[in-house]
This record gives sequence, C-alpha cells and structure tokens, in this order.
Amino acid sequence: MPSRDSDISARPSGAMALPRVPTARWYPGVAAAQLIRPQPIGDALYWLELEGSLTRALQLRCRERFHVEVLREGYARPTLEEARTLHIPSRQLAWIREVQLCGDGQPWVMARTVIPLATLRGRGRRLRHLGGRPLGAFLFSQRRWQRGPFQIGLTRQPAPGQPAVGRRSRFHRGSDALLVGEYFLPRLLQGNNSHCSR
Ligand SMILES: C=C(O[C@@H]1C=C(C(=O)O)C=C[C@H]1O)C(=O)O
Repeated sequence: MPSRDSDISARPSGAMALPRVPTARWYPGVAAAQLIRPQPIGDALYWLELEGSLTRALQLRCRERFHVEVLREGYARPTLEEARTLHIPSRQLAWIREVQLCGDGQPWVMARTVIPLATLRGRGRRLRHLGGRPLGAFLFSQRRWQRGPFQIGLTRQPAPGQPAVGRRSRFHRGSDALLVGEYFLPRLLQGNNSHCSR
C-alpha cells in the first residue's frame, strides 16, 4: 500500500495532529472488494452504491447541521498510484484537499481530492478556494463535469473508529480531471439507516 510522502501542511510542533485520510487498496467494484472483506463492504453498501452527490445525501441525513471541515489543502505530490490514475507525471505536484464531511457536529466521511495542475486553469482556479464549501456543489452544478465509475477501497488494518472502506471516482471535463476518494467512518455506518431506502 503506497504511503503518502508529502505532508500538505505541516502543523506547528505540539499542536494536536489532524486526522489522516487513510490509504487504501482499490478494487474495480463492490463484488471484487466483497471477495476480500465481505463484512465491511456489506455494512457500507448503501453509501458505496449511492448515486449523485454524497454531500446532498449527508445534508438530507442531518438533523441540524452539515459542514465541511478542511483538514489540509495545498500543493503536494500525489502518490504514484494517484498520479498513474490521473495520467500525470509521477513527480508532478497537484492540489490536494483533505476534508471531513460532518453531520450534526460529527465527522461522517473523510475525503481526499487530487486535482492536477492542468485542471486548475480557467474556471478550475476556483477549486483552490473552496474552503468550507463542498466540492460537490461545484462539480454537480456544472453540467460538463462527468463522473467515471467507482472503485471500491479497503483500508489496511483500520484502527477503531477509522474508515475500513471507501470509494473513489474520477471526474472529468474535457481533458481536465480530478480524483475524489471518500472514506466512510463507522459513526455514519452505525447510525440508523432505516430511512435510507436502497
Ligand atoms: C463529490 C462530492 O463532494 C464531496 C465534497 C468534498 C469536499 O468538499 O472536499 C469531497 C468529497 C465529496 O464527498 C459530492 O458531494 O459527491
């Protein structure tokens, strides 16, 4: 499993470390990942197969408030595997954004988005200034962004409370592209999904 060799934003020594988005091994679909680890995939199936904006689905699930907590964002080097997936040179920098999507004050999803330099040109410049605004609001508001197929990720030996499964998809608009990985925290999966009709 590749490690991420660049810390997007080093924290002053002594400050409490921010959560790290886990690395994962990616599979071409739910069935392939379920062969490896059936239980966590089964627990997250509703969210792994969700169509449309995850942000929107989480907003509908909240009782009070949804917000995006930016953990780190800035220029950094993607992993070799991410660079290969985005067809960019292996040592080229990209804009990397790591956030937690929070419902009613609790982190529900961790997300890591890798945006190649070429995608940041023109209207893509706005992608560097999202701050607390959800990326999905940008992507789904522009008809020309298309989402490719999901890969399903299994994280290595997740610690208690950390994500065991995720999904990843490549958005593209003409020759521009970006890679969005979403990792589901147990707190979301243990919640009452009775209202989440499949
Ligand atoms: C792609 C979406 O955007 C969400 C918002 C993100 C962000 O603000 O960084 C990252 C991942 C997504 O879950 C979505 O809503 O589906």
